[in-house]
Amino acid sequence: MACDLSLYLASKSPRRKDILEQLGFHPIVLANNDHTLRNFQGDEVQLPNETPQDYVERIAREKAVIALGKIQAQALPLLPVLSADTTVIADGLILGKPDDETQAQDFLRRLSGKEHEVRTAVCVGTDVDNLLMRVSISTVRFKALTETEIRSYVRMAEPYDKAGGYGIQGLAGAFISEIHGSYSGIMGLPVFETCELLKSFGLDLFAD
Ligand SMILES: Cc1cn([C@H]2C[C@H](O)[C@@H](COP(=O)(O)OP(=O)(O)OP(=O)(O)O)O2)c(=O)[nH]c1=O
Repeated sequence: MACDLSLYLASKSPRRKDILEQLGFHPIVLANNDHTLRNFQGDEVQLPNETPQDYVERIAREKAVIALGKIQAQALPLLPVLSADTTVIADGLILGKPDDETQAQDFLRRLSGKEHEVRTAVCVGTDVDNLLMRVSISTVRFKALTETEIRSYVRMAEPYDKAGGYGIQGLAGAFISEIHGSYSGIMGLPVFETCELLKSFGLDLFAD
């Protein structure tokens, strides 16, 4: 008998919901209209001496912990919670979501003509003491961008809700000559790691 593929998704990212639904899972989004989760997003700041790996794991875990608290407070039915955090790392620096056009342009100049790294941590659990984590690491190579391409790209809505200020699944795909790793991980939710984690909590896409 096929298992129930429902889970809570502690994320406002439409990409994460789409990927889960395309796979056949039934994500119940917790972040919508939730001020705690919204406010929390604003506090994504790297701690002194924190490595990008530690950072991405900490943020993904904190998102899951907040969601689990909400589930408990509202006595919602018990289902696994999934959270994730995607971080772009260029020249050892974490590039978050650009605040404005100037910063979006700066990010693209930094990425232009070089390789950078994208790390996505996925965290799944039913309890704060029962959280599992996997991190997908990819490298992305950008072609050398012209100033016209940079200015034209940042005039679009695409960069502003995305780590590093670009979306591989959108027009920025035209700037990317090569990737190593996970396309879905760069987009915000690595399919392989996600399925492995959800399977550990009984959500098996290939169950009889
Ligand atoms: C690099 C890259 C990132 N992104 C997105 C994925 C994530 O949604 C976003 C990184 O920000 P995150 O903080 O990981 O996620 P989020 O703020 O969108 O959602 P939440 O915190 O509620 O889970 O950047 C793309 O869509 N395409 C890309 O190529």
